[in-house]
Amino acid sequence: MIPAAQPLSVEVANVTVAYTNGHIALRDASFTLNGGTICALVGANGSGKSTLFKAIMGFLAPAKGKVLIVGGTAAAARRSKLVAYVPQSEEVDWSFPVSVWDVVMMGRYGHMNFLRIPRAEDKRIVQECLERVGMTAFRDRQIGELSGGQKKRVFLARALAQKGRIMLLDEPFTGVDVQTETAIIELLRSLREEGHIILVSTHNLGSVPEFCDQVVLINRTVLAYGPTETVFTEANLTHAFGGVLRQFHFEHSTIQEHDGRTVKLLTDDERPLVFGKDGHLEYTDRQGREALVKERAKEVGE
Ligand SMILES: Nc1ncnc2c1ncn2[C@@H]1O[C@H](COP(=O)(O)OP(=O)(O)OP(=O)(O)O)[C@@H](O)[C@H]1O
Repeated sequence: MIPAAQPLSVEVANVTVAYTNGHIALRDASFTLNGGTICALVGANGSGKSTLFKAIMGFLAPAKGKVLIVGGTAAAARRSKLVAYVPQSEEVDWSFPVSVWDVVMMGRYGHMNFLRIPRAEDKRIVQECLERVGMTAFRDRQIGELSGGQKKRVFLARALAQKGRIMLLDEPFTGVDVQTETAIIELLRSLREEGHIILVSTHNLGSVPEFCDQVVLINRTVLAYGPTETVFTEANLTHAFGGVLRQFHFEHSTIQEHDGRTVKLLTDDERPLVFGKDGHLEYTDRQGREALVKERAKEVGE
C-alpha cells in the first residue's frame, strides 16, 4: 500500500505501448506531474491519449519504460485507491435497471467489504458527489434515461466518490454544453485546491489556458510538456496537429475601424483558442492566471 501522506506524483518514464496487433500507439513518452496540478492532455485523434490513460492506470503494460504513481506501481496505486479514471465512453447496457444513485455508489465499492453494504459514510459521500456535479435532482432516475451530458456528470460523480487524489479524465467535455463544461471546470479547480492531480484530455483547445496549469502535447509520443504558457504555443500546436486545426485570422481587413480592437466570437461545441499580438494566449482570467503562475513558480523555487 502507498502511504496516504506521501506527496502526490505521476511519473511517466520513457513509456512505449504496443497493441497486440503490433501497432505502437505510444513511443518513449515521458513527463511528470505533481500535486495541485490540472494538466491538459492534448493531441489529434489517434495520437495516443486514451492509450496513455490506460497505461497510467496499469490496464496496458508498457513494452518499455515505466509508470510510477507516488513512487509505486499503477496496481499499488489502484489498491491504495489513489487513482480514479473516467474513460471516454462507458461500455454500459443502458437498459439495465440501475439508478443514478446506484452508479455513483459503485464508486464506493473499493471502500466496502465483500458484502457491499453501504455505510452512512458511503451514502454521505454519494450525496455530496451528486451535489458537486449538480445531479442531485436525478438521483432516482434510471441511468439510461439521461442525456449524454448528464451521463458524463454521473460518471464524474462516480469517480469523485472513489475519493482518489489522482483523477484521469478522458474527454469529459465532449458532447456537453457550455454550462456543464463550466461546472466541471469549477469542480476541477476545487479539486486542484485540495491538492489533487488532474490529467484531462480535451479537444476544446480554447478552454485549456482557462483552467490548466500544464499541458502534455502528444502525437504518438510526448512532443512537449510543461506550463501552459510555454507549451501552448501556435508553433507547438501546429506541430502536434499538422494541418488539421481550423484557423481563423482576424486581420485589419475583418476588424472594422468602428470595432476598435474588439472581436466577439460565439461558439458552442469547441471554444476557439485565441492568440493575441505576438502570440500570447488570450483568456478571460489573465490576471488571476498570471498571479497563480507566479505563486506556483515560487513554490517550486524557480
Ligand atoms: N485495442 C487496440 N488495438 C490496436 N490498436 C489500437 C487499439 N486501441 C487503439 N488503437 C490505436 O492506437 C492509436 C491511439 O489510439 P488512442 O485511442 O489512444 O487515441 P486517442 O488520442 O485517444 O484518440 P481520440 O482523440 O480519437 O480519442 C490509434 O491509432 C488507434 O487506432
